[in-house]
Amino acid sequence: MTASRISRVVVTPVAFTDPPLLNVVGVHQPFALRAIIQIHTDSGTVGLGETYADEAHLARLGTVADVLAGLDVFDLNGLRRRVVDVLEDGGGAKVAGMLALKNPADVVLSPFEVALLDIQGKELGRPVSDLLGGAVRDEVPFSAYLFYKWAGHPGSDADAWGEALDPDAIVAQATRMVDAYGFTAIKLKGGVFAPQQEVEAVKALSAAFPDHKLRIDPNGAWTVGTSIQVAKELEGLIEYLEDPTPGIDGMAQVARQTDIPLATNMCVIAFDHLKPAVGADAVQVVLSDHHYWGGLQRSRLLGGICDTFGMGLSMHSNSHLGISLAAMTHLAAATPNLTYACDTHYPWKTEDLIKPGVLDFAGGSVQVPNAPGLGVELDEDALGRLHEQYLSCGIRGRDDTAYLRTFQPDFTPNTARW
Ligand SMILES: O=C([O-])C(=O)C[C@H](O)[C@@H](O)C(=O)[O-]
Repeated sequence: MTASRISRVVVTPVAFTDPPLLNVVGVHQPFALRAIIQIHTDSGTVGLGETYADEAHLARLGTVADVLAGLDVFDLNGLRRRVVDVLEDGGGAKVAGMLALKNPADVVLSPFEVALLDIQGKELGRPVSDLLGGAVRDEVPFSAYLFYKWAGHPGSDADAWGEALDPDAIVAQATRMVDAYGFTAIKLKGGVFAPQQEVEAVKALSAAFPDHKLRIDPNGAWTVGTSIQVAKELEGLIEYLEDPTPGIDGMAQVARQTDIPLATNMCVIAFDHLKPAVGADAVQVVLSDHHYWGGLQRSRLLGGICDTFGMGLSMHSNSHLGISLAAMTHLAAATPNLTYACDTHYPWKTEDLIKPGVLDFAGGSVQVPNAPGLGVELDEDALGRLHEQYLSCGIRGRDDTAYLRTFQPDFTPNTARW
């Protein structure tokens, strides 16, 4: 069989409606940005990938897209070589924000690798999970990802989820999520209000959902001392405490004072960070994320390293669409030691660009698609619509993690370090 080769790569930035979820840096904008990758081959197959869409990243994606023609779709090492070679100068764009800590080549590689795996699966007639070693589970459990939240973006109509600014409202949000999706694990995004209020919210969740696994993630908003205090209060109530404080040193200091496993998607976000984190015993659970760990194959490598060093493995998400959910589901299905329920923002989304009928949640899990490739089909009309929305939404300069504070009439962002 002659493998097909890349003939053309199309990168399309899109914007989709994002509700006013609150986090440590402010509020989600009315729109979240993503870039959709379509790799076309000389045999007519098209592979899909999804990634961030801040302007610097789009520039790097464009740089890579321009050098992929002719590549054998099975040559993932060749893909990496081309990405590294062409990004030697940082892709001609400044690397800023959290991305400065990540490995730029891994971040840029990821959506192209996913798209090539989609093509390989389609050409071989096998789901992507088979290309990753085979699914060890038929369905992948996800967690209910709770957020403090405004009722609606100022100036817009209230959304269906309503406001959530105190423990009772957080429990109500959890109830709605669990009823609708069947989740058996619950994560609260913290770092928004004073730590004691967030502790009360976790206690209220624990009382309302005694059989659910709970987590809280303040995105490094707390000092070491506060983190240790919070850990004392939450001992026995949560399965892990995610990024209570920034940095490997701070996490190690907290870890020495608590039996609660500490998880991170902030201080271990590239392969270079693993050695110091393991050496300091700073982290007991690493949140993988194929979008910045270099795609699905390298995320499985991360899984192997975590296994070797006795660290647990979970999965991180940002606001995302169905192509990412499909990739996350195949990866989680084929990673034996990914035993925690994965994060997903998917329930918060009201628009998508894949055709419906796959990736539905039941009992808190998503069935692993068994159609060839990722098992999702692009809705070209929806892609066009969300691209138009990108062009008109006015937030194209945003980086991948910092949400601009444009809409904040009555909410003071958490700039304090507790
Ligand atoms: O730590 C995390 O889970 C994240 O960073 C995920 C998202 O960026 C989350 O904080 C958000 O959506 O506001």
